[in-house]
Amino acid sequence: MDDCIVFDDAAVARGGTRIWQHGTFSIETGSVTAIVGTNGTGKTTMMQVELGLIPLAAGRVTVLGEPAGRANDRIGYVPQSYTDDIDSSLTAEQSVLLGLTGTRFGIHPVTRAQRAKAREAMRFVGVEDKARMRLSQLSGGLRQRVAIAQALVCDPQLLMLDEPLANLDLASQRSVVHVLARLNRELGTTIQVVAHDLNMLLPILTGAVYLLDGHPHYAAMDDVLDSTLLTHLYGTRVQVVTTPQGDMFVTPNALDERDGAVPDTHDVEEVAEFHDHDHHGRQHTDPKEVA
Ligand SMILES: Nc1ncnc2c1ncn2[C@@H]1O[C@H](COP(=O)(O)OP(=O)(O)OP(=O)(O)O)[C@@H](O)[C@H]1O
Repeated sequence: MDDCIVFDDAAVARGGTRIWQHGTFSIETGSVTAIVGTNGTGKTTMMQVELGLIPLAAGRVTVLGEPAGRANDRIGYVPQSYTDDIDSSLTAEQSVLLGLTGTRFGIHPVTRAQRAKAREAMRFVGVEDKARMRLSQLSGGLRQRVAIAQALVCDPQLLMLDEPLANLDLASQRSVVHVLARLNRELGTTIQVVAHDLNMLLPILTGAVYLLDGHPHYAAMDDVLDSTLLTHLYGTRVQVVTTPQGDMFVTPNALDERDGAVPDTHDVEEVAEFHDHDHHGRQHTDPKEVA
C-alpha cells in the first residue's frame, strides 16, 4: 500500500514556542488513524500543518504525494466545533452545497449537477430527508453528519475530522462512526480523526499518531492498546479491558478510585520509555522497540 501522509523530521512552532518536533512517520492510504494526546499537545495544529495552513519550523510533510497544502482539493476537513460555528439558519442542503461553492456570501447559482452531488453526499450520511431543514432545527448528531456530507461532496481521498464525536450522545457517536466505517470500506477514503476518547473508534482504527513529550509518533493499533502507553496518553491511569465477545475498551483504573490516589502519569523518565532518539534526532516509531 502507498503512503497518504508522510512526516519527515517535522517540527512546528506557534507564537514562538515549539509545539512538537522530530515527527517522522508514514500513514498508509486506506487507513483510519486517530491523533491522540492530552489538551494542548498540538493535535489540531497537526491537521493544520497537513493542510498547509501553518508552516513547518523544520522538516517536511507530504500529503497525497504533494507538499502539505497543495492537495487540499482532494481533502475533506471537518474542523473542531464546526457545527457550532456555522450559520444555523442555513438549510442542511445549503450547508452541504458550501462544500462545492466554497462561500456563503454572494449569489451562487447552483447547477443541477451540484444539487445532485449534494443529495448523494446527504444520502450517504443518512440525512437526505433533512435537506430542507435548518441546521438550528437539527440535533448535534445530525448537524455533525451534515458537516461530514459537506466535506464529502467533493469526493475527497482523505477525510480529516477534528473531534467529530465531542458533545454527541452515544447513539449519535455510533452513527458518525458507522458513516466513517462505510466511507473507508466502500469508498476507500483514508480517514484521520482527532479524538480524546478512543473507545467508540476502536473497532475501525488501524493506528494512531500519539503526541507525547513534544514528539509525534505513529503506532499500529495493537501497540497503541498498551495500558502503560495509554496511561501516559490519557494523562491518568487506565487499563484496556477485553470482553468475552472480544471487544476492547479503555477504562480508568478502578483501584485508583478506591484508593483516592491521584496518579502522576507525566513522569519524564517513564514517558521516555516510549520514545528514544538516535544521534540524528529521529525517534523510533515502534514503542515495543524501545520499551
Ligand atoms: N493561534 C495560535 N497562536 C499561538 N499559539 C497557539 C495558537 N493556537 C494554538 N496555540 C497553542 O498551540 C498549542 C497546541 O494547540 P492545539 O489546538 O493544536 O492543541 P490540541 O492538542 O488540539 O488541544 P485540545 O485538545 O485542547 O483541542 C497549545 O499550547 C495552544 O495554546
